[in-house]
Amino acid sequence: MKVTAKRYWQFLRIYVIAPQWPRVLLLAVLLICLISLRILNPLVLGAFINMVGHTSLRTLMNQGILFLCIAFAQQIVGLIEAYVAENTAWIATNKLRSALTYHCLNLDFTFHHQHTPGELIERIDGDVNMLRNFFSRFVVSLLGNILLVCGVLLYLLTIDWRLGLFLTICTIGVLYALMRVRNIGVPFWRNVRQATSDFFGFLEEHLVGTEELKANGAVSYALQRFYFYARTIRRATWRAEAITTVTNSTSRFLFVISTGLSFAMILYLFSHHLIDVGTAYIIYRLTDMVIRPKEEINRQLLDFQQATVGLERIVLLLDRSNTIADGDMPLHLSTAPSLAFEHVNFSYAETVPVLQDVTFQLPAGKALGIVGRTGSGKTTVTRLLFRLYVPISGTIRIGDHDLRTIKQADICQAIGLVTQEVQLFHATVRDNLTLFNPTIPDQHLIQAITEVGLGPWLLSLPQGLDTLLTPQGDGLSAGEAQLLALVRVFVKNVQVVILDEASSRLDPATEHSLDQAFAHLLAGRTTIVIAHHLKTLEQVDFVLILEKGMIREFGARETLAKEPTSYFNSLRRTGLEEVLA
Ligand SMILES: Nc1ncnc2c1ncn2[C@@H]1O[C@H](COP(=O)(O)OP(=O)(O)OP(=O)(O)O)[C@@H](O)[C@H]1O
Repeated sequence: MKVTAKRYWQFLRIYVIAPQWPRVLLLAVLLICLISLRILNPLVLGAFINMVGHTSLRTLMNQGILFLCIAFAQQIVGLIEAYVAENTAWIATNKLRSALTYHCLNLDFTFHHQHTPGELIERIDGDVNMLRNFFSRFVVSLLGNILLVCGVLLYLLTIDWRLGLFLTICTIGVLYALMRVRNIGVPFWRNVRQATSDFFGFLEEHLVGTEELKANGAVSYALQRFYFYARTIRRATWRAEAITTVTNSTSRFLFVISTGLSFAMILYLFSHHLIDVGTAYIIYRLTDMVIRPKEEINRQLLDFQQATVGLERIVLLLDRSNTIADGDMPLHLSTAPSLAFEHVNFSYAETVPVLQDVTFQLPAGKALGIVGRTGSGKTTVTRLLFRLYVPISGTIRIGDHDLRTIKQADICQAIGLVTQEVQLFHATVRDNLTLFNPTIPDQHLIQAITEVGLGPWLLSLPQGLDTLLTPQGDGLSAGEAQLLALVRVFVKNVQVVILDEASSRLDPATEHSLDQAFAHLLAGRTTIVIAHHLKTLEQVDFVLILEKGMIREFGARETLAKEPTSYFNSLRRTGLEEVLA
């Protein structure tokens, strides 16, 4: 993908110029000062050389002090410029990082299943890092140095037109060559970025699965894969560095040739008494000053190769739109809504149907138990309700509203979900339970914690609700973590509750002690329970039995229980586990 000049400008405008224009202005002034000081310094020294023997010692000393002051000022301005440039770059890249994070968090699950978290971390951080120099110095430095080169060449033309003309031709030739080679390294650096992203994806995946890897003796296999990814990065980086070195050396070679020729010309002019020693020194320094900015332009252009790769990948990510269009209707539920699936068909991959013609209606405030073999599509039903995916055809309704028309944020606000996998965050108990919502009072939290039987656990914590938890849930059993997930739903105060194997990690005694808490949680709320025990089905109002993504049976539990030929009845007779195993 090619990033257009308009897109480069757009990024500069959004992340640097618009939000930081005073800082950018200051940076431009500092860079111009720095460039001016660089020009001034040799001029003062040249004048000093010319004065020797023709003026008083005092005037010479003043000239020397002026030279030192300029050199000192150059260092100070350089220091401030570096600070301001770094600051500008950090502010801009952090702004871009947060925009990318927000964008990724809002992308659909299909995208997240295609990209590992490690890969995304590398894209949000690593690729953005490539833009630091582009954001802070690229434009100002490039323009400043081009201006400097032009200024010096003009000045040289006034001193000696032959030398000025010669250097102008050399400079145009060198800059033309630089522009021609500036993109040669881009595909090679692109490979480095991709290899690094893959490596981070691998690393994240395997570090998260350390327990599994160790338990199954797969550590050496993981290390082999590690070496494979590390080797791929090394090879890609080696190639990119090699090509960069070749282009860099070519440019340097051109600089050396043009510098050598210029010095030969200075020697010729001086030996033929066409210039004096002071002028020869000034010309020498000015020639040097044409070379340095050209080197700086070269460095900026090489750096631009990496910025281009970073920007290409960032643009690709930002241009990836959500395949699920957000609705625009708000959803404010004061009471539990009814839920309905109308002829819903769905598949993750186009060729494999996962749900086929699923139709059922759950009245408001009632509980539905879904059963079915592994892979029959139970979890998929709940994912569609959250609109993490959208059906290929058919309609899902919450109350009277078509799910497609409702704002995603409101759907998430209206539904509470407890699954087998509980994600904890590196944050306090309070933040883990409120999910960073500061409006939920502590009293409410403590009440919910006590209700699920975690009161003694809370009392044992050294800092109560302020105690820090880790994502691994250190100090918590899997069952306790699941109870915390229940508390989250309690305090969210939702109208629809989905329990997907919510008590799978609890022992029978704890599960039994939770009956009351569950009854409280579900009272007056529309509930879907993915059931794995017959006992759970005894507590629901409706039963849905799924088989290979199709409805085998749906109806009111009491009616199905009375019907001798119903499948539900055969489940009760044979035992759910035996039939569905
Ligand atoms: N993200 C996904 N991408 C592709 N296929 C998927 C994805 N998630 C689930 N599937 C497939 O969809 C089918 C239904 O999966 P689902 O998780 O809904 O079944 P389930 O009845 O909840 O199973 P379990 O009881 O094991 O949780 C399965 O064949 C599964 O392999």
